[in-house]
Amino acid sequence: MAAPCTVTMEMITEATDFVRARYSEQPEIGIVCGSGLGELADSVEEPAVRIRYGDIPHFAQSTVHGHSGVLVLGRLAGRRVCVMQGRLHPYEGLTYLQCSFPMRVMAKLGVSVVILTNAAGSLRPEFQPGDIMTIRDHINFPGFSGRSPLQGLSPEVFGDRFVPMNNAYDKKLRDKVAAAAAASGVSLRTGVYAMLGGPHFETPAECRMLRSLGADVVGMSTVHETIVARQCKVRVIGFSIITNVVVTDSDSELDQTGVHLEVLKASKLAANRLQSIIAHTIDQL
Ligand SMILES: O=P(O)(O)O[C@@H]1C[C@H](O)[C@@H](CO)O1
Ligand SMILES: Nc1nc2[nH]cnc2c(=O)[nH]1
Repeated sequence: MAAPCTVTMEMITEATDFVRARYSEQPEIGIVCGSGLGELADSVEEPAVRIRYGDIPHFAQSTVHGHSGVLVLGRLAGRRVCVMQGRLHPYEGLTYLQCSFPMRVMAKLGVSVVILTNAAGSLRPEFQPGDIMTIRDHINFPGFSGRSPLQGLSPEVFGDRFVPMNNAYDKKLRDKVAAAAAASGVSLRTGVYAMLGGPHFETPAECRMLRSLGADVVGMSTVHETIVARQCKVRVIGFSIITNVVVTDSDSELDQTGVHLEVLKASKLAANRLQSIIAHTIDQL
């Protein structure tokens, strides 16, 4: 099927109705599982409904190892949640509109807070694999070249065209996350996430540049979801799992061919701690 070149409210309604027909309760909180973090969805309590993205009208199916592509609805820490077990990335050949379509459906289902998680490379030597970071802010590199998940959408139908991006990662929610981490005894970093298009990793020169521009970690996702969530007035919490430390030496001959497998392994190691922070956070929302 050819990629749709736009998103309409009818498409969102069709997808939302499809999900509602299988899960009649209204989810309050959305969760997007990043690379290797899909098991967060396995802790959704009964009665959990699982729907393959490919079965939902207008959803693209995820194609990345470590992203199963299943929407899971049920309860987590006593609250009704809608969990994306795996996300959609622009580098899969999908448009920004397709990648952020599930976020619009979550908003229409009634989600008011979304927890976005991702795997990211560390640009700071002190941020080590296995560390968990709350996203304080982001740098949207694809946005600098004129790409936005809001492009071409009519403001009459979708709401604000000029969506503010200050406080995109809600400060009050970040404070709750910090308290939740303290309550669960998990240490937490905080920092700035830079999104690049991928799927190739960064050169050492690019990593040095990103660091000098104020980014703490680098990844290939999340930002388009945040932008759409904010247009839909959904509040955002962002977590990066540090899965690798980037190479900054242009003379390094380190073999990085297996990095994605390293990424999946490191994410899985942090999944239980992240789950504990998320459960404590949800409890306070
Ligand atoms: O979906 P996320 O951002 O967690 O996935 C990251 C970026 C690439 O998809 C992949 C690289 O290993 O992990
Ligand atoms: N772009 C990018 N994405 C990642 N995801 C996990 N690690 C990395 C990384 O080093 N760079």
